[in-house]
Amino acid sequence: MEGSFTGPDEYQKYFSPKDYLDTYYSFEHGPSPETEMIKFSLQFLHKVFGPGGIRGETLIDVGSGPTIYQVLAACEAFSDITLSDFTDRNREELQKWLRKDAGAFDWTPVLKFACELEGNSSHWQEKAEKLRATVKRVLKCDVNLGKPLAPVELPAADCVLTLLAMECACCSLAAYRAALCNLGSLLKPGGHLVTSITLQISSYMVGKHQFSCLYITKEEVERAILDAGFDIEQLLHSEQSYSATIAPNKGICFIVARKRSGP
Ligand SMILES: C[S@@+](CC[C@H](N)C(=O)[O-])C[C@H]1O[C@@H](n2cnc3c(N)ncnc32)[C@H](O)[C@@H]1O
Repeated sequence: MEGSFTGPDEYQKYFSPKDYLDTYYSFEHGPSPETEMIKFSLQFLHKVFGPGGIRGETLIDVGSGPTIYQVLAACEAFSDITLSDFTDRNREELQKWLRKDAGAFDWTPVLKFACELEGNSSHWQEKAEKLRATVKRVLKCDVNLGKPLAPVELPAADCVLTLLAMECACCSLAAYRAALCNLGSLLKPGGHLVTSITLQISSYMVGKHQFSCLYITKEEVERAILDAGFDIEQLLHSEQSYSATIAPNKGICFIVARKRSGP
């Protein structure tokens, strides 16, 4: 399996930000499993980073792809956010949105939904500006490296966020377990790891290209997080899934974990 797993080269060559966004983040085609999944993720993130939730100064989002939905709640709770992804095109797509380029993806429906959760649905433009001001840098990352942001080294962060990326980046359970330790190295002791992972899926489509996923169960995820030096504070296991024709997962797991201070 490892030999045929789509790795960094395939992501760099074939992962189209536009196809990914149009397939998984567009509200234009009406209600769908994909729009339900976005709403579900935003609700989870609102609970995690909303009133009474996790706060701090620095947050690093790892494997951001071309998306910004994942930091809409967090930008109210952290003052310095780093976005990061392996591919040049995904990082460029993020910069397009940050710069308000004409061709940038339109996140308006997602912004509106995130603001609705905060009880402020008319404030979506202010929210976009707040996020633009809070994202301080967009970096290259590779979760399979001991220092995932190399050559850049940031001070240890209060929170590391990674949604729907580890199962794409890790070709085996051993690689996933090692990558969690790599993410842990970005965090202060006592800092939080917030992650979501699609379960029991071996590949997903972006345009006409198929990308591999690590086929993993909830139990394997839990074990790996504990063994990587975290305590699990929240685990939400849902049957929520994408359209079977594009990403035939069997549910999804959202986890909030805390890096242990000692051994
Ligand atoms: C399914 S997308 C998820 C994007 C976004 N986080 C989201 O929630 O939609 C998977 C992302 O993992 C990134 N990726 C693949 N290999 C990686 C690696 N070794 N290190 C970091 N990111 C990687 C891809 O470039 C892609 O953006």
